[in-house]
Amino acid sequence: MAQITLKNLAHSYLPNPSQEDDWALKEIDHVWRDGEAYALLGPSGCGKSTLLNIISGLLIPSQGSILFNGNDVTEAPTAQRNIAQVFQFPVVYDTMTVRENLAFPLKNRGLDAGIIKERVERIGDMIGMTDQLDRKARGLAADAKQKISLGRGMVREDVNALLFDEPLTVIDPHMKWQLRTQLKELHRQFGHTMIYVTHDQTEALTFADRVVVMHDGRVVQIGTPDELFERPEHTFVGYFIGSPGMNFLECSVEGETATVDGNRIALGSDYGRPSGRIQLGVRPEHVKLSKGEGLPATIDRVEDVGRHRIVRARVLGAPLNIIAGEGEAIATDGQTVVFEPGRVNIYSDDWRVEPHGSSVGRRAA
Ligand SMILES: Nc1ncnc2c1ncn2[C@@H]1O[C@H](COP(=O)(O)OP(=O)(O)OP(=O)(O)O)[C@@H](O)[C@H]1O
Repeated sequence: MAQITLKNLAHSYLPNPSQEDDWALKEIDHVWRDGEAYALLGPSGCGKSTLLNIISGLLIPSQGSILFNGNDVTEAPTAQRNIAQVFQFPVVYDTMTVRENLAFPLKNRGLDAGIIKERVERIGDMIGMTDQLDRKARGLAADAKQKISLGRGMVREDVNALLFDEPLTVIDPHMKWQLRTQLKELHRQFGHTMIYVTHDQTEALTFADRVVVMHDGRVVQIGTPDELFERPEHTFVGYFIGSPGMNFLECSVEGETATVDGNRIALGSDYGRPSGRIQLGVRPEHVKLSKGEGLPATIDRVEDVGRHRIVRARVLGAPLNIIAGEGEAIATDGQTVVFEPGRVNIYSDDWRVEPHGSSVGRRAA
């Protein structure tokens, strides 16, 4: 297992990048801790594959270096990096049995037959294919083949890192949950450094110890699922994580009070006088329906999603989502909303402002 260091790393696919937009991966300086499970999360085109390909050795970065346990591997080919990779679509040998496919990376390294048998059967059990170990891979459905790919990725204990690139795309929804749980279990048992690329927040938040959120070629936050939810460092994280995402209102801030269109909102912390374009961010879960207290709200519609309701409203001309419990009354007239003071975040030019006297949260890159 390895600690992976990214040093002033950046990449452009252009020969002479001259402006910020020319960089598919903007500069990142970060240490990925040995033995942690990370998810690289972001929408299509944000630079996830570019970063993963630099780590795996498929791409040499235009700037900076990459170190495995302190050794510079920036120019080293994939084969020399001792990593296991699982891709979006299955890569299996059709003429081999499931057992032979799983054993392949171990045989290649000349491991003892007894160890191979034991390890293959354990992984076969984890991917739910014990009964199919001795059948040929040919003819198996795509999701079964992808389970073999996952198993083959996980079969070696001595890899520096395990890299997964959207590995559950072809897997059935109910099996996805099961495999994610098994991956997590495997991580608990063996403590591999794992990097899992996905654009699906549920996948990222359930799999990873830490989620690396990317937006427009930049790492905007690296944090635990709880940190991403409670203290998004960038408005993009607030918007991207959560369902629905964070609400934002343009405002001005002085000390512990935000003002929106002349309406004062208590923030619960002292923010001084931040400059730039100021926004207040509040999660739908932290907006409370009230009658008379707080800001006036117009209800557009209510969506019942089972465990709770999503109230689509307008507050001071801006759209605002509220999560309301099953029993909560929603007024058609005179409805107001209150923001839980300690759960509000303030943003200046899209970056979170740290309240005075607090030491939590920091920019990731
Ligand atoms: N080989 C390439 N040549 C030129 N530009 C590229 C190349 N590969 C990626 N890009 C560009 O770099 C940016 C980042 O792409 P990248 O594939 O890393 O994003 P991604 O987050 O992995 O997206 P997806 O989930 O769609 O794969 C995009 O603007 C993309 O068009």
